[in-house]
Amino acid sequence: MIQMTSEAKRVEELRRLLQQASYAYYVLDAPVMEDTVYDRLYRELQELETKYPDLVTPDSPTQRVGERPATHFTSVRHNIPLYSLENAFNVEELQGWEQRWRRHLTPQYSPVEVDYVAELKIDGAALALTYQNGVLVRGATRGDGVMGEDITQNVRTIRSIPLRLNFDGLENIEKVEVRGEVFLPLEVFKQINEKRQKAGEQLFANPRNAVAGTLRQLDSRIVAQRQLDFFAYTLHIPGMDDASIANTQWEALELLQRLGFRVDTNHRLCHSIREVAEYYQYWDTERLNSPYMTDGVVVKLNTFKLQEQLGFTQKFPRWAIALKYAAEEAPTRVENITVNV
Ligand SMILES: CC(C)(C)c1nc(N2CCN(c3ncccn3)CC2)c2cc(C(N)=O)c(N)nc2n1
Repeated sequence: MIQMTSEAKRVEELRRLLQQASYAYYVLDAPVMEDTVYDRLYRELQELETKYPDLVTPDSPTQRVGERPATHFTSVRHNIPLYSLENAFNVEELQGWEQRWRRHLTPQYSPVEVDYVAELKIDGAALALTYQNGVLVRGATRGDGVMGEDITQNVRTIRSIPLRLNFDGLENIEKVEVRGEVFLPLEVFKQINEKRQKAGEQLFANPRNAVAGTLRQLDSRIVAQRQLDFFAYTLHIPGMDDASIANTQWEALELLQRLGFRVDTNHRLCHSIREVAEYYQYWDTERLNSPYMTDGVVVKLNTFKLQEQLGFTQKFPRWAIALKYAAEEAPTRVENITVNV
Protein backbone atom coordinates (compact mmCIF):
# COMPACT_ATOMS: atom_id res chain seq x y z
CA MET A 1 0.00 0.00 0.00
CA ILE A 2 1.71 3.19 -1.07
CA GLN A 3 1.84 5.65 1.81
CA MET A 4 -0.83 8.27 1.09
CA THR A 5 0.50 11.80 1.32
CA SER A 6 -1.31 14.11 3.71
CA GLU A 7 -2.72 15.96 0.66
CA ALA A 8 -4.09 12.70 -0.76
CA LYS A 9 -5.70 11.92 2.59
CA ARG A 10 -7.23 15.42 2.74
CA VAL A 11 -8.53 15.17 -0.84
CA GLU A 12 -10.17 11.84 -0.06
CA GLU A 13 -11.70 13.23 3.15
CA LEU A 14 -13.04 16.31 1.32
CA ARG A 15 -14.57 14.14 -1.43
CA ARG A 16 -16.33 12.00 1.16
CA LEU A 17 -17.57 15.02 3.16
CA LEU A 18 -18.88 16.79 0.05
CA GLN A 19 -20.54 13.63 -1.27
CA GLN A 20 -22.30 13.04 2.06
CA ALA A 21 -23.41 16.69 2.11
CA SER A 22 -24.83 16.40 -1.45
CA TYR A 23 -26.61 13.15 -0.59
CA ALA A 24 -28.21 14.77 2.46
CA TYR A 25 -29.16 17.91 0.52
CA TYR A 26 -30.38 16.46 -2.81
CA VAL A 27 -31.57 13.00 -1.83
CA LEU A 28 -32.71 13.20 1.79
CA ASP A 29 -33.73 16.85 1.47
CA ALA A 30 -32.12 17.26 4.92
CA PRO A 31 -28.98 19.46 4.61
CA VAL A 32 -26.21 18.62 7.08
CA MET A 33 -23.97 21.56 6.20
CA GLU A 34 -24.37 25.30 5.59
CA ASP A 35 -23.90 26.26 1.92
CA THR A 36 -20.98 28.49 2.92
CA VAL A 37 -19.23 25.52 4.55
CA TYR A 38 -19.90 23.36 1.46
CA ASP A 39 -18.49 26.08 -0.81
CA ARG A 40 -15.35 26.49 1.37
CA LEU A 41 -14.65 22.72 1.37
CA TYR A 42 -15.37 22.55 -2.38
CA ARG A 43 -12.88 25.39 -3.05
CA GLU A 44 -10.26 23.67 -0.85
CA LEU A 45 -10.74 20.45 -2.90
CA GLN A 46 -10.48 22.39 -6.18
CA GLU A 47 -7.25 24.07 -5.04
CA LEU A 48 -5.71 20.73 -3.96
CA GLU A 49 -6.75 19.05 -7.26
CA THR A 50 -5.31 21.96 -9.25
CA LYS A 51 -2.05 21.71 -7.29
CA TYR A 52 -1.93 17.87 -7.47
CA PRO A 53 -3.80 16.91 -10.70
CA ASP A 54 -3.07 13.21 -10.28
CA LEU A 55 -5.28 13.26 -7.17
CA VAL A 56 -8.35 13.96 -9.35
CA THR A 57 -10.80 11.02 -9.58
CA PRO A 58 -13.92 10.72 -11.79
CA ASP A 59 -16.19 10.61 -8.74
CA SER A 60 -14.90 13.93 -7.40
CA PRO A 61 -17.69 16.53 -7.09
CA THR A 62 -15.42 18.92 -9.04
CA GLN A 63 -15.74 16.63 -12.10
CA ARG A 64 -19.49 17.04 -12.64
CA VAL A 65 -19.44 19.66 -15.40
CA GLY A 66 -17.30 19.15 -18.52
CA GLU A 67 -15.12 21.99 -19.88
CA ARG A 68 -15.92 21.65 -23.56
CA PRO A 69 -19.00 20.55 -25.53
CA ALA A 70 -19.15 17.05 -26.99
CA THR A 71 -19.22 16.85 -30.80
CA HIS A 72 -21.78 14.01 -30.88
CA PHE A 73 -23.32 11.21 -28.81
CA THR A 74 -22.33 7.58 -29.42
CA SER A 75 -24.95 4.85 -29.62
CA VAL A 76 -24.61 2.20 -26.91
CA ARG A 77 -26.24 -1.15 -26.12
CA HIS A 78 -28.05 -1.51 -22.80
CA ASN A 79 -26.68 -4.41 -20.72
CA ILE A 80 -30.28 -5.18 -19.72
CA PRO A 81 -33.05 -3.99 -22.10
CA LEU A 82 -35.44 -1.28 -20.95
CA TYR A 83 -39.02 -2.44 -21.45
CA SER A 84 -42.08 -0.42 -22.31
CA LEU A 85 -45.20 -0.38 -20.20
CA GLU A 86 -48.66 -1.53 -21.20
CA ASN A 87 -51.23 1.24 -20.66
CA ALA A 88 -54.57 1.26 -18.84
CA PHE A 89 -56.79 4.35 -18.86
CA ASN A 90 -59.26 3.60 -16.09
CA VAL A 91 -59.94 1.25 -13.19
CA GLU A 92 -61.86 -1.21 -15.39
CA GLU A 93 -58.79 -1.66 -17.61
CA LEU A 94 -56.67 -2.02 -14.46
CA GLN A 95 -58.96 -4.85 -13.34
CA GLY A 96 -58.63 -6.38 -16.80
CA TRP A 97 -54.86 -6.38 -16.34
CA GLU A 98 -55.24 -8.13 -12.97
CA GLN A 99 -57.40 -10.84 -14.60
CA ARG A 100 -54.85 -11.31 -17.34
CA TRP A 101 -51.81 -11.75 -15.09
CA ARG A 102 -53.78 -14.08 -12.79
CA ARG A 103 -54.93 -16.17 -15.77
CA HIS A 104 -51.36 -16.33 -16.99
CA LEU A 105 -50.30 -17.96 -13.72
CA THR A 106 -53.05 -20.54 -13.28
CA PRO A 107 -53.28 -23.44 -13.06
CA GLN A 108 -49.87 -23.59 -11.39
CA TYR A 109 -50.41 -20.85 -8.91
CA SER A 110 -52.59 -17.80 -8.69
CA PRO A 111 -52.19 -16.28 -5.20
CA VAL A 112 -55.29 -14.76 -3.70
CA GLU A 113 -53.51 -12.00 -1.77
CA VAL A 114 -50.80 -10.10 -3.61
CA ASP A 115 -49.10 -6.80 -2.88
CA TYR A 116 -48.66 -4.10 -5.49
CA VAL A 117 -46.35 -1.10 -5.43
CA ALA A 118 -48.03 1.99 -6.86
CA GLU A 119 -45.57 4.66 -8.00
CA LEU A 120 -46.42 8.06 -9.44
CA LYS A 121 -45.51 8.00 -13.13
CA ILE A 122 -43.05 10.88 -13.35
CA ASP A 123 -43.43 12.68 -16.67
CA GLY A 124 -39.82 13.06 -17.77
CA ALA A 125 -37.33 10.89 -19.68
CA ALA A 126 -36.20 7.38 -18.77
CA LEU A 127 -32.47 7.04 -18.08
CA ALA A 128 -30.18 4.02 -17.65
CA LEU A 129 -27.17 4.39 -15.29
CA THR A 130 -24.26 1.94 -15.03
CA TYR A 131 -21.95 1.84 -11.99
CA GLN A 132 -18.64 -0.09 -12.02
CA ASN A 133 -17.19 -0.82 -8.56
CA GLY A 134 -19.53 1.84 -7.20
CA VAL A 135 -18.48 4.63 -9.59
CA LEU A 136 -20.80 6.03 -12.29
CA VAL A 137 -19.35 4.97 -15.66
CA ARG A 138 -22.26 5.55 -18.02
CA GLY A 139 -25.56 7.32 -18.41
CA ALA A 140 -27.64 6.48 -21.47
CA THR A 141 -31.02 7.47 -22.89
CA ARG A 142 -33.65 4.76 -23.23
CA GLY A 143 -33.56 4.94 -27.05
CA ASP A 144 -35.49 1.93 -28.39
CA GLY A 145 -34.94 0.00 -25.16
CA VAL A 146 -32.05 -2.00 -26.63
CA MET A 147 -29.79 0.78 -27.93
CA GLY A 148 -29.59 4.25 -26.41
CA GLU A 149 -27.31 7.30 -26.63
CA ASP A 150 -24.35 7.73 -24.32
CA ILE A 151 -25.01 11.06 -22.54
CA THR A 152 -22.72 10.40 -19.56
CA GLN A 153 -21.23 13.89 -19.55
CA ASN A 154 -24.71 15.46 -19.31
CA VAL A 155 -25.87 12.93 -16.69
CA ARG A 156 -22.90 13.78 -14.45
CA THR A 157 -24.25 17.33 -14.08
CA ILE A 158 -27.49 16.09 -12.43
CA ARG A 159 -26.78 16.72 -8.72
CA SER A 160 -29.20 14.07 -7.42
CA ILE A 161 -27.38 11.34 -9.42
CA PRO A 162 -24.49 10.08 -7.24
CA LEU A 163 -21.06 9.82 -8.92
CA ARG A 164 -20.24 7.11 -6.37
CA LEU A 165 -22.69 4.77 -4.63
CA ASN A 166 -23.02 4.85 -0.85
CA PHE A 167 -22.01 1.21 -0.58
CA ASP A 168 -24.53 -0.74 1.37
CA GLY A 169 -23.29 -4.32 1.59
CA LEU A 170 -22.71 -4.20 -2.17
CA GLU A 171 -18.96 -3.56 -1.80
CA ASN A 172 -17.86 -6.40 -4.04
CA ILE A 173 -20.58 -5.91 -6.65
CA GLU A 174 -18.73 -5.09 -9.83
CA LYS A 175 -21.57 -3.76 -11.96
CA VAL A 176 -24.87 -2.16 -10.89
CA GLU A 177 -27.57 -0.99 -13.33
CA VAL A 178 -30.01 1.66 -12.14
CA ARG A 179 -33.02 2.97 -14.10
CA GLY A 180 -35.12 5.96 -13.34
CA GLU A 181 -36.72 9.10 -14.68
CA VAL A 182 -34.98 12.43 -15.30
CA PHE A 183 -37.45 15.25 -14.68
CA LEU A 184 -37.73 19.01 -14.31
CA PRO A 185 -39.54 20.44 -11.32
CA LEU A 186 -42.35 22.73 -12.52
CA GLU A 187 -40.79 25.80 -10.85
CA VAL A 188 -37.51 25.28 -12.73
CA PHE A 189 -39.43 24.64 -15.97
CA LYS A 190 -41.16 28.03 -15.61
CA GLN A 191 -37.87 29.82 -14.88
CA ILE A 192 -36.23 28.25 -17.94
CA ASN A 193 -39.13 29.33 -20.16
CA GLU A 194 -39.06 32.85 -18.69
CA LYS A 195 -35.36 33.10 -19.57
CA ARG A 196 -36.06 31.77 -23.09
CA GLN A 197 -38.94 34.21 -23.49
CA LYS A 198 -36.63 37.12 -22.57
CA ALA A 199 -33.95 35.81 -24.93
CA GLY A 200 -36.56 35.54 -27.71
CA GLU A 201 -36.01 31.78 -27.88
CA GLN A 202 -38.73 29.23 -28.56
CA LEU A 203 -40.40 28.03 -25.34
CA PHE A 204 -40.54 24.41 -24.22
CA ALA A 205 -44.12 23.10 -24.49
CA ASN A 206 -43.92 21.09 -21.25
CA PRO A 207 -41.36 19.79 -18.72
CA ARG A 208 -40.96 16.47 -20.58
CA ASN A 209 -39.92 18.26 -23.78
CA ALA A 210 -37.60 20.52 -21.76
CA VAL A 211 -35.91 17.42 -20.29
CA ALA A 212 -35.53 15.75 -23.71
CA GLY A 213 -34.20 18.96 -25.24
CA THR A 214 -31.72 19.47 -22.38
CA LEU A 215 -30.40 15.87 -22.41
CA ARG A 216 -29.68 16.32 -26.16
CA GLN A 217 -27.47 19.34 -25.45
CA LEU A 218 -23.87 18.71 -26.51
CA ASP A 219 -22.60 21.32 -24.04
CA SER A 220 -22.91 19.95 -20.48
CA ARG A 221 -22.43 23.46 -19.05
CA ILE A 222 -25.91 24.30 -20.41
CA VAL A 223 -27.28 21.06 -18.93
CA ALA A 224 -25.73 21.94 -15.55
CA GLN A 225 -27.67 25.23 -15.49
CA ARG A 226 -31.04 23.51 -16.13
CA GLN A 227 -31.17 21.87 -12.65
CA LEU A 228 -32.52 18.52 -13.90
CA ASP A 229 -33.53 16.06 -11.20
CA PHE A 230 -33.80 12.25 -11.07
CA PHE A 231 -35.94 9.60 -9.35
CA ALA A 232 -34.66 6.01 -9.41
CA TYR A 233 -37.10 3.10 -9.65
CA THR A 234 -35.20 -0.01 -10.75
CA LEU A 235 -31.99 -1.70 -9.59
CA HIS A 236 -30.39 -4.62 -11.46
CA ILE A 237 -27.19 -6.50 -10.69
CA PRO A 238 -26.28 -8.12 -14.06
CA GLY A 239 -25.48 -11.78 -13.54
CA MET A 240 -27.31 -12.02 -10.24
CA ASP A 241 -31.04 -12.51 -10.18
CA ASP A 242 -32.62 -9.43 -8.66
CA ALA A 243 -33.99 -11.48 -5.77
CA SER A 244 -30.50 -11.86 -4.29
CA ILE A 245 -30.24 -8.21 -3.34
CA ALA A 246 -33.88 -7.47 -2.67
CA ASN A 247 -36.98 -9.65 -2.72
CA THR A 248 -39.51 -7.01 -3.64
CA GLN A 249 -39.91 -3.74 -5.52
CA TRP A 250 -40.57 -2.09 -2.16
CA GLU A 251 -37.20 -3.26 -0.78
CA ALA A 252 -35.49 -2.29 -4.05
CA LEU A 253 -36.77 1.31 -3.71
CA GLU A 254 -35.48 1.46 -0.12
CA LEU A 255 -32.11 0.03 -1.19
CA LEU A 256 -31.87 2.59 -4.03
CA GLN A 257 -32.32 5.36 -1.47
CA ARG A 258 -29.60 3.89 0.77
CA LEU A 259 -27.28 3.63 -2.24
CA GLY A 260 -27.62 7.38 -2.75
CA PHE A 261 -30.54 7.91 -5.15
CA ARG A 262 -33.62 10.06 -4.88
CA VAL A 263 -36.75 7.91 -4.83
CA ASP A 264 -40.20 9.44 -5.09
CA THR A 265 -41.59 9.09 -1.57
CA ASN A 266 -45.20 9.07 -2.79
CA HIS A 267 -45.03 5.40 -3.74
CA ARG A 268 -47.43 3.17 -1.82
CA LEU A 269 -47.60 -0.52 -0.93
CA CYS A 270 -51.12 -1.65 -1.88
CA HIS A 271 -52.59 -4.94 -0.66
CA SER A 272 -55.31 -5.09 -3.31
CA ILE A 273 -56.35 -3.66 -6.67
CA ARG A 274 -58.98 -1.67 -4.78
CA GLU A 275 -56.21 0.09 -2.82
CA VAL A 276 -54.40 0.78 -6.11
CA ALA A 277 -57.62 2.31 -7.46
CA GLU A 278 -57.93 4.48 -4.32
CA TYR A 279 -54.35 5.70 -4.75
CA TYR A 280 -54.99 6.42 -8.46
CA GLN A 281 -58.14 8.41 -7.68
CA TYR A 282 -56.51 10.30 -4.81
CA TRP A 283 -53.55 11.41 -6.98
CA ASP A 284 -55.78 12.40 -9.89
CA THR A 285 -56.48 15.62 -8.00
CA GLU A 286 -53.53 15.67 -5.55
CA ARG A 287 -51.02 15.68 -8.44
CA LEU A 288 -52.13 19.21 -9.36
CA ASN A 289 -50.28 20.35 -6.20
CA SER A 290 -47.21 18.27 -7.02
CA PRO A 291 -43.91 20.14 -7.70
CA TYR A 292 -43.30 17.89 -10.74
CA MET A 293 -45.46 16.63 -13.61
CA THR A 294 -46.92 13.15 -13.51
CA ASP A 295 -49.09 11.46 -16.16
CA GLY A 296 -50.30 8.39 -14.28
CA VAL A 297 -49.45 5.72 -11.77
CA VAL A 298 -47.13 2.77 -12.49
CA VAL A 299 -48.50 -0.35 -10.79
CA LYS A 300 -46.08 -3.24 -10.16
CA LEU A 301 -46.50 -6.62 -8.54
CA ASN A 302 -44.30 -6.31 -5.48
CA THR A 303 -42.51 -9.66 -5.15
CA PHE A 304 -39.71 -10.44 -7.65
CA LYS A 305 -40.72 -14.14 -7.42
CA LEU A 306 -44.09 -13.29 -8.98
CA GLN A 307 -42.45 -10.92 -11.49
CA GLU A 308 -40.13 -13.73 -12.63
CA GLN A 309 -43.01 -16.19 -12.91
CA LEU A 310 -44.92 -13.77 -15.12
CA GLY A 311 -41.99 -12.57 -17.22
CA PHE A 312 -42.37 -10.40 -20.30
CA THR A 313 -44.32 -10.29 -23.55
CA GLN A 314 -42.45 -9.16 -26.67
CA LYS A 315 -42.53 -5.59 -25.36
CA PHE A 316 -43.97 -5.37 -21.86
CA PRO A 317 -43.51 -6.91 -18.43
CA ARG A 318 -46.71 -8.81 -17.57
CA TRP A 319 -46.25 -7.75 -13.94
CA ALA A 320 -46.57 -4.00 -14.41
CA ILE A 321 -48.92 -1.49 -16.04
CA ALA A 322 -49.06 2.28 -16.55
CA LEU A 323 -52.43 3.50 -15.28
CA LYS A 324 -52.70 6.82 -17.10
CA TYR A 325 -54.71 9.97 -16.38
CA ALA A 326 -56.71 11.66 -19.15
CA ALA A 327 -54.20 13.78 -21.09
CA GLU A 328 -54.12 17.22 -19.58
CA GLU A 329 -55.45 19.71 -22.16
CA ALA A 330 -53.68 23.03 -21.81
CA PRO A 331 -55.82 24.78 -19.22
CA THR A 332 -58.34 26.86 -21.23
CA ARG A 333 -57.60 30.47 -20.50
CA VAL A 334 -60.75 32.39 -19.54
CA GLU A 335 -60.26 35.13 -22.17
CA ASN A 336 -60.33 32.43 -24.86
CA ILE A 337 -63.83 31.36 -23.94
CA THR A 338 -66.38 33.07 -26.15
CA VAL A 339 -69.70 33.23 -24.37
CA ASN A 340 -72.71 33.39 -26.69
CA VAL A 341 -74.86 35.85 -24.90
C1 LIG B 1 -39.26 -1.25 -14.93
C2 LIG B 1 -40.60 -0.95 -15.58
C3 LIG B 1 -40.60 -1.46 -17.03
C4 LIG B 1 -41.71 -1.67 -14.80
C5 LIG B 1 -40.86 0.53 -15.56
N1 LIG B 1 -40.84 1.19 -16.71
C6 LIG B 1 -41.03 2.53 -16.73
N2 LIG B 1 -41.00 3.14 -17.98
C7 LIG B 1 -41.10 2.21 -19.13
C8 LIG B 1 -41.77 2.89 -20.26
N3 LIG B 1 -41.10 4.11 -20.59
C9 LIG B 1 -41.08 4.50 -21.90
N4 LIG B 1 -40.53 5.72 -22.17
C10 LIG B 1 -40.50 6.11 -23.46
C11 LIG B 1 -41.03 5.31 -24.48
C12 LIG B 1 -41.60 4.09 -24.13
N5 LIG B 1 -41.63 3.69 -22.84
C13 LIG B 1 -40.76 5.02 -19.52
C14 LIG B 1 -40.29 4.34 -18.28
C15 LIG B 1 -41.28 3.24 -15.52
C16 LIG B 1 -41.51 4.63 -15.43
C17 LIG B 1 -41.74 5.21 -14.18
C18 LIG B 1 -41.96 6.67 -14.09
N6 LIG B 1 -41.97 7.40 -15.22
O1 LIG B 1 -42.11 7.21 -13.00
C19 LIG B 1 -41.74 4.38 -13.01
N7 LIG B 1 -41.98 4.91 -11.78
N8 LIG B 1 -41.53 3.05 -13.12
C20 LIG B 1 -41.29 2.47 -14.32
N9 LIG B 1 -41.08 1.13 -14.36
